[in-house]
Amino acid sequence: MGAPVEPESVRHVACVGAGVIGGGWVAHFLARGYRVTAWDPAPDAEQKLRRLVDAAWPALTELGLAPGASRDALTVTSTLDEAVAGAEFVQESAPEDLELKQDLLARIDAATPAGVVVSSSTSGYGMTEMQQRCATPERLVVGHPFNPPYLIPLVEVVGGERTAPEAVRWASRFFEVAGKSVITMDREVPGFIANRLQEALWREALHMVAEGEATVEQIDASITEGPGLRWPFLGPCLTFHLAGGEGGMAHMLDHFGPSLKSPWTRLEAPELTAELRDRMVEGCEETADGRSIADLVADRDRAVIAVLRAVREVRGGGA
Ligand SMILES: NC(=O)C1=CN([C@@H]2O[C@H](COP(=O)(O)OP(=O)(O)OC[C@H]3O[C@@H](n4cnc5c(N)ncnc54)[C@H](O)[C@@H]3O)[C@@H](O)[C@H]2O)C=CC1
Ligand SMILES: C[N+](C)(C)CC(=O)CC(=O)[O-]
Repeated sequence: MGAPVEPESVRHVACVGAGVIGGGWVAHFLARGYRVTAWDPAPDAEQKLRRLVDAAWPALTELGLAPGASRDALTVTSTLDEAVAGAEFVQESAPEDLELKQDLLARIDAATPAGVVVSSSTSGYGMTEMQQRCATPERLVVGHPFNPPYLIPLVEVVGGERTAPEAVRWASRFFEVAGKSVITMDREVPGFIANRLQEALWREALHMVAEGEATVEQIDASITEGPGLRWPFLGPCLTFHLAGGEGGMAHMLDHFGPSLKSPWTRLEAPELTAELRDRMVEGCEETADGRSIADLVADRDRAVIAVLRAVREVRGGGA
């Protein structure tokens, strides 16, 4: 890998793919004071992107913009080459399609100097499979964000078999400098960490809907009114450490471990039939209760900001 600029010196970031996640990254980097170039082949991409950034800006302003941060620092280009020209970091957020990502990463790789770290937002592919067509695969990493990237701090960073360890270190440091909370993984794991956990929950949600055991509304309320309230402060492990009372995790496992064998061994993938798909879609529409996607995004952003403030206050970091 060539010599990248120091993560602290990055001023210009390129975002390739500007949908839900690419657009969220653009909003985040703009709010952090970077100059951002973005490219997306969809004919209406620029309008959609600017709408997304405008919708996110009030939340970002409330959280505090970096000095000099401005929406005017965004340039939407008409070619990939223009977008990555001069960029000191590239974040790819194209659709979750392996062929497409292999081809696109190879094009980004060919269009950028070897010292520029290129990160993919993939939510599940390993970098080893995605970097196969790249001439300089050593600077490619996964930087897996969470929706919306402009509010949810976590990024999971991991390389592939042909990624240089210094590219993983560089990307982790860069994301920290750019205001993210980073988990650096030293090996590729399917689903990384958070999606591996979310997938287990999601699989069971679909099972229950398919079997008519619970409605979409009940599933969502079971988390928002229940365990979800503990998770901003305690992860699932410390949550259950407390479930063991004074005996902590040791008592919890000795007490509940044997009874967990059955749920752990009966869980399988549900079949995503057309009927299940329709039931999920209808259930979400019912649960949304007339609120549009834009209404839900605004409600979510307000709620996430309140939760972030509460977490910082409890942890002593100030609001
Ligand atoms: N939606 C989510 O909650 C999350 C998604 N991700 C990952 O982010 C990536 C993007 O997903 P979304 O933003 O949800 O999808 P999306 O469908 O909202 O956006 C994808 C964008 O890529 C553009 N695109 C299509 N072909 C392209 C190409 N060849 N080169 C560049 N751009 C192209 C599309 O026009 C579209 O604007 C995926 O890898 C996904 O797994 C990661 C975390 C969360
Ligand atoms: C739906 N998703 C699997 C693409 C979600 C993610 O990857 C992370 C998130 O935002 O929860």
